[in-house]
Amino acid sequence: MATDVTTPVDSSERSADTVLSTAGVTLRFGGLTVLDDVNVTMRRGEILSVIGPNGAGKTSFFNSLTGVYTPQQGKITFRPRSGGEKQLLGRKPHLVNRMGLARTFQNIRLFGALTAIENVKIAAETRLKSDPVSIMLGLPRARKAERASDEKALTLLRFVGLESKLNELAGSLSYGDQRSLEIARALATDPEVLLLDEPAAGTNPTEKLELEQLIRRINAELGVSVLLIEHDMRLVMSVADRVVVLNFGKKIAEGTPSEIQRHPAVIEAYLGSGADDAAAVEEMIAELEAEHPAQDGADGAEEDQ
Ligand SMILES: Nc1ncnc2c1ncn2[C@@H]1O[C@H](COP(=O)(O)OP(=O)(O)OP(=O)(O)O)[C@@H](O)[C@H]1O
Repeated sequence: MATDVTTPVDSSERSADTVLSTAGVTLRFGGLTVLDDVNVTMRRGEILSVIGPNGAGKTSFFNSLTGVYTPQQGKITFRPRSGGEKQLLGRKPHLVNRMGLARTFQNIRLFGALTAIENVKIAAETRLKSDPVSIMLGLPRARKAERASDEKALTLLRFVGLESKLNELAGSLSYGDQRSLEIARALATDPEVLLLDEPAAGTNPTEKLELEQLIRRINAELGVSVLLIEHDMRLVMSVADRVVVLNFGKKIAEGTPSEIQRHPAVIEAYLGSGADDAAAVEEMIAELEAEHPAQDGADGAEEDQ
């Protein structure tokens, strides 16, 4: 069973064991190998970021973890707090979510014509037990469940900083607020692992800073492990405990942010990609070199070519 995210978790409860792992995950579309023998281990309680140039396979990796895609080969293992192991490969997305993984999407998917609180309540209700007949008859059990989902949605909206916008239509919120609402909605399903797909995309500098703090709080206060796909290198390097780098569907490196920042294969992948990221990485390297001159390269980072 997933933890109730509205109840803060003592950080001492968070151990360093594995919460999620992939072994040999390979995904193909026709002749195109989108993920090639990807092995990733996520420790319970960590913030792990997945980076890589455009088209590297990051979203496909998320889609494989959450049941949207079914890789042709490999294993995806989730180890819930309650013990045991669950195999995720080939499971339907709603079952993966029920097991304890929740995600947000690169393109925000909210119910624009519903209010902020209604969006979160819908997700919260998937976790609260009340049968359809009790709801139709307005029985005490259904009323209790309704109150519980109201309270949970309110707590989560407060947590993400949208308390004053409960009754605003999701579609009328600013882009940054919609991102926060999407996160609240994902948290309402009580995940042990939260997967965030480019949460900083389209946000302004203030919203980026708020997002950074929110990710830290989700991790530290709620004890939720966070898997983060992000192109914003500053955010990744500041918030992630560890970083995994994909390029052309392969994991090319894994390590702490400081190891990854100077990893030759990572720099080459970005600079060779010709994408917008390349300029950002060049700028980041120049700034880092100005801040911390001449360290000894990428030692310690694991290469996996
Ligand atoms: N459903 C699909 N059918 C065919 N090809 C796909 C499908 N989904 C993804 N791909 C291909 O897989 C490759 C990886 O795409 P993916 O979206 O996973 O990359 P990404 O690293 O998330 O990129 P970006 O940073 O631009 O979002 C791309 O070449 C893409 O065209």
